[in-house]
Amino acid sequence: MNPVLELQGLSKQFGQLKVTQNVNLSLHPGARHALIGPNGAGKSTLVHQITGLLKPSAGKVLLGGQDVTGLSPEKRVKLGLARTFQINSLFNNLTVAENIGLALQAREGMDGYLMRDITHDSALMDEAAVLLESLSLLDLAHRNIVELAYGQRRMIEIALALALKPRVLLLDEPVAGVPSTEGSRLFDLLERLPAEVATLVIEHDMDLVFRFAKRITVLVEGAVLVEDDVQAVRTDPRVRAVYLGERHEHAA
Ligand SMILES: Nc1ncnc2c1ncn2[C@@H]1O[C@H](COP(=O)(O)OP(=O)(O)OP(=O)(O)O)[C@@H](O)[C@H]1O
Repeated sequence: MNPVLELQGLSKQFGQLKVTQNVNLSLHPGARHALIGPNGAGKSTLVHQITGLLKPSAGKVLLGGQDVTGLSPEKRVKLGLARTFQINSLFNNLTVAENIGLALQAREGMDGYLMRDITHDSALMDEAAVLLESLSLLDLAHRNIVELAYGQRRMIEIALALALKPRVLLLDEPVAGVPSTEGSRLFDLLERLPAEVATLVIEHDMDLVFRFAKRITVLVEGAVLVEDDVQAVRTDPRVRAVYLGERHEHAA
């Protein structure tokens, strides 16, 4: 099976500062991959190069085998790369279902229609309901965004990204700032993501990382320190030393 997202030697420098260094990463359909690393390791800079917000100094980004390194973020979205929307991209005074309907409509390239057209488009609204149900979010469908708790909004952002029918989903700190009382529902949602979508999560919360990911890439000072399955990363003394702040007992 070919990778759906491939980073080849991705490097980014700001002046003399090497922020990502020769990063290689492959995600296959259905991947559940986490990118972790201490503060300042270069995770956000790497993600910006994947989404197209930042141009790499060297290296390539391939989506479905196609070199997209020179393409705009919008073109990458059209080719199947979605990331969680920021909260301010939600329409606060519309319902959850209407927000999803708008995202579905945008995917079809029909943006520009008026809102009343969306609510009257029963096929679109049915599709929104099916998506929400698949994520166990149907109970929120008719709530206005303003009425939602913070963790619920974060879940709707993920649903919005999925409305674009991505092949690759980037989740940037999905539980950051979410109170622990709301955390378990968000964890459940992550377990209900479509099986075939390759997902890369950037997260500091190790509970989520260890529960969600099958593989983990550890980035330190912009370079990949280790990429392996969860168990191997959890017990890797180099990771414990640099990331978890523990001493590397066998260090020379
Ligand atoms: N536009 C820029 N110009 C100069 N330096 C930058 C720029 N963007 C990021 N950096 C530097 O690159 C390094 C990596 O930053 P980045 O935000 O990618 O790390 P991170 O792993 O996402 O950190 P965190 O976990 O704290 O969000 C930092 O030292 C940062 O100061």
